[in-house]
Amino acid sequence: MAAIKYRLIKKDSRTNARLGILETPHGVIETPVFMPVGTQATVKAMTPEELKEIGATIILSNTYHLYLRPGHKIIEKAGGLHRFMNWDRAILTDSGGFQIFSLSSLRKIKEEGVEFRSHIDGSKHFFTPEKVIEIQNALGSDIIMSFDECAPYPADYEYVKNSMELTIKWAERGKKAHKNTEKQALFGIVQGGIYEDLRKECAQRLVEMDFPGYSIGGLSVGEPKNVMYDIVDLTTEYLPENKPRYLMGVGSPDDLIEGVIRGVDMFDCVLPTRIARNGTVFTSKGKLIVRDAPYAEDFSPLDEECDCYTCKNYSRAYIRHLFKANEILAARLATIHNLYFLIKLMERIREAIRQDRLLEFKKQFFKKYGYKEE
Ligand SMILES: CO[C@@H]1O[C@H](CNc2nc3cc4c(=O)[nH]c(N)nc4cc3[nH]2)[C@H]2OC(C)(C)O[C@@H]12
Repeated sequence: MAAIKYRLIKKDSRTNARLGILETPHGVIETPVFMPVGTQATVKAMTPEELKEIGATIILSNTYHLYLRPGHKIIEKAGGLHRFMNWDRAILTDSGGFQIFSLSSLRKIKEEGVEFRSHIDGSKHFFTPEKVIEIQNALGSDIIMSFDECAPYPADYEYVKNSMELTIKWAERGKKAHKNTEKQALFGIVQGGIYEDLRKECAQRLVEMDFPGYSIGGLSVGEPKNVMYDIVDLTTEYLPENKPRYLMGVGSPDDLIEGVIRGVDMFDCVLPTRIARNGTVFTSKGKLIVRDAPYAEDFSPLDEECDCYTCKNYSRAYIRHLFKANEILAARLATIHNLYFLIKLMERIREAIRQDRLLEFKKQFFKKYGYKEE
């Protein structure tokens, strides 16, 4: 029996949006879903109870970081990542491919694998597709990622073609090495840069390998939004309807809505938690930099329309004070709000798909938030 089961509940009548249910060994997930990022076995500033309170059903963690610190062997001895971090709902781990390229220095890419230096202490390491699967098997995450190369943007056709070929080879090797298939679902990651033929070929060859789900990688790496949207559109065309699609590293409210419209089911991004710690929050009328002077005597909530713990109990003036005083509670209250905002947005998107009014919802949300229609 497979580790996860995806059921397509309803297709939107005018877009590629889908309403789905994803059953995992650690609970049921309604899709489309936003996954809070907990890179080092914690969603920064949040306790697991607070994450459940705001409705998180699945969170991300990271092979590269946990391998370097505290080490996957320690987490295995603790009984796996769920036990170690006291999170009994679903966990998806990224494979480290992207982190090696975005965080570590001195990288040598060979067919065998990638040599890199730790961004923590400069020590040398060597990741292969087999090693990365072994680490994720030790962590025990419910959904694990293949080892891939996220080509930089921009990158020329030849580079992206070779990189995509390597990603395909590594996907095959990882699939062979993955032993725990009934408890951990391994996703293939589609690469191919901004090149339509490479995206199509990569998707088709991964689909031939029959993964339980597919990630769209190589995006949210600095390309223009409309380029990202076009690549998502063309890639989902070659992915099976009855399997989940996960757009890695996305995103902001507009990107989430545009991604759902183009057939994406799962999203993750550091944005909500990262900008929260810097004093920027999402509101129904756009982003608000609560640490700014105008809010010094503004006793209204961050967002009048929000019913999260932060908005029910604290004012902009108080939260601004916390940021100015560099108080830890500032990051906590802003993070609770930002994650709740995106998780609630996904709930409203799912409701709009149910009622076949997703495009109307998008129009309404964009107008109020201050986005320009694409
Ligand atoms: C807006 O947040 C910034 O943008 C990055 C998110 N964008 C992103 N694109 C990704 C692509 C891949 C991929 O191709 N493969 C694998 N395995 N994982 C991936 C993870 C990815 N995340 C965040 O990463 C940094 C920290 C650089 O800034 C954040």
